[in-house]
Amino acid sequence: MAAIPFQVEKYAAISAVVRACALTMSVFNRLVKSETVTKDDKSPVTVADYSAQAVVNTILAHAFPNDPIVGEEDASDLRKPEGALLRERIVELANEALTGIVADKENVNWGLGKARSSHELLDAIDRGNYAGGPVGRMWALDPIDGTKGFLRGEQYAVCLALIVDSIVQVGVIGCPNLHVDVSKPDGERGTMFVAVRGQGAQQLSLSSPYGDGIPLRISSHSPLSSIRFLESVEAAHSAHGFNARVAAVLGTSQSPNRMDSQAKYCVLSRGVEGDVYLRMPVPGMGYQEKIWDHASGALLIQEAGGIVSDSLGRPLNFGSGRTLGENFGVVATSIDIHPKIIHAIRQVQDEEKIGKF
Ligand SMILES: Nc1ncnc2c1ncn2[C@@H]1O[C@H](COP(=O)(O)O)[C@@H](OP(=O)(O)O)[C@H]1O
Ligand SMILES: [Mg+2]
Ligand SMILES: [Mg+2]
Ligand SMILES: [Mg+2]
Repeated sequence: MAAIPFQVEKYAAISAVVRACALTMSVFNRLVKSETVTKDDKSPVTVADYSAQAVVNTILAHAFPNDPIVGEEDASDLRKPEGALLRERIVELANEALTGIVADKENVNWGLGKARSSHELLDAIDRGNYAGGPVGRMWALDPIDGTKGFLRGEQYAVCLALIVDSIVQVGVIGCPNLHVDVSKPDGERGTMFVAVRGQGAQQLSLSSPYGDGIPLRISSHSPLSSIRFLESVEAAHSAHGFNARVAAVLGTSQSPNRMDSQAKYCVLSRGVEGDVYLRMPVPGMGYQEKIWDHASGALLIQEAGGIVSDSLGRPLNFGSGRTLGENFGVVATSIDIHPKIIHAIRQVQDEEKIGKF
C-alpha cells in the first residue's frame, strides 16, 4: 500500500502543537509580570512563547534533523546576563512539556522523555532563525500567535506549517481558548485544526487530537448583505476603518467579529462565525506580514474549500523569505465571494485616492 503523503509530518506537528498548547495553558494561570518582556518592535513576548518554541523545535529537530525552521522568536535576549531569570524559567517549562506524559500517536518516538540543558534549549529556539526562501522543505512556527490575546485571556493559537518549495503542505493550529462546538460558544474549549494539501481539513479537540475529526467546510454562500468580517482586535495590526468601508460598499449590516490570532482562519474554516477574513496594512506602519502568521491558516482555508490571496487577488508567496514581502494585505474567504471582495477593496482604494475619505 502506498504511504499517505506527509503523514509522519502531520503526526509530528500535532504532537508538537499539543504539547506547546498544554504548556501555554499551564503558564497562563501562573504568569507573573516579570515573565513578559517587550521586543525591539514593541510587541510583547512571554516565557510561554519562548518555551513553546523550544519544545516544538526540539521535537522537529529530532523527527526531521535536516529541516530548517522559520520561527518567530530567537534566544538572543535570553543569552544575555540580564536574561538569566527568564532563561531558567523557560528551561523549567520546556522540560516539563518535553518529559510530561501526553498521549501520542502509537509507535512513534519524537525523542521525548529526557530533559534538555539550557544550552540545548536555547539552541533549539535559535533553530528558528532560518531565512526562508523559495526552494526546499522548511517549517514555519508561531509558538504563540496573538500574544496580546493570550495575555488578555482571549484567543491565541500555536501554529505550525510545513512548506515545500514555497507551497504549504501541512498546517496545524491549536487554539486552547476556542470553543469546540460552534453552537456552544460557552462550552468546552481547546480545539485543534489540521490540514494536509489534497487531503482536506479537520477540526479535532486538544484532548483528542488524532483520528478523523470533523471535516471543515467554509460557508459557501452568504448574501452580501449578511456577510460577516473577521478582523484583528488590535487596530495597529489591521486597518479597521478600511474594513468598515469595504463592508459599506458591499452593503453588509453585520458588525465585524474581532478576535486575535489565526483563530480567525480557524473559525472561518468552520463556516459559521464569519465569512471573510480581511487584513489590510495600517498606513504608515511599513509592516510586512510574517509567513508564520498565515501559512497554517491559508492551507486550512484552501482545504476547507476557500481561497486566500492578497488584496490584489494574488496568491500569498511563502517563498520570499520570513515575510510575505511581495504581497499587500490578506483576504481569505469562499471562492464565490472572493472576486466581490477584491472588487470592493479596489473601489475603496480608488475612493481614498480621490479624497472621498
Ligand atoms: N503593525 C502590524 N501590522 C500587522 N501585523 C502585525 C503588526 N505588528 C504585529 N503584527 C502581527 O500581528 C500578529 C497578531 O495578529 P492579530 O492581530 O490578528 O492577532 C502578531 O503575532 P504574534 O502575536 O505572534 O506576535 C504579529 O506578528
Ligand atoms: Mg510576537
Ligand atoms: Mg503571530
Ligand atoms: Mg507569536
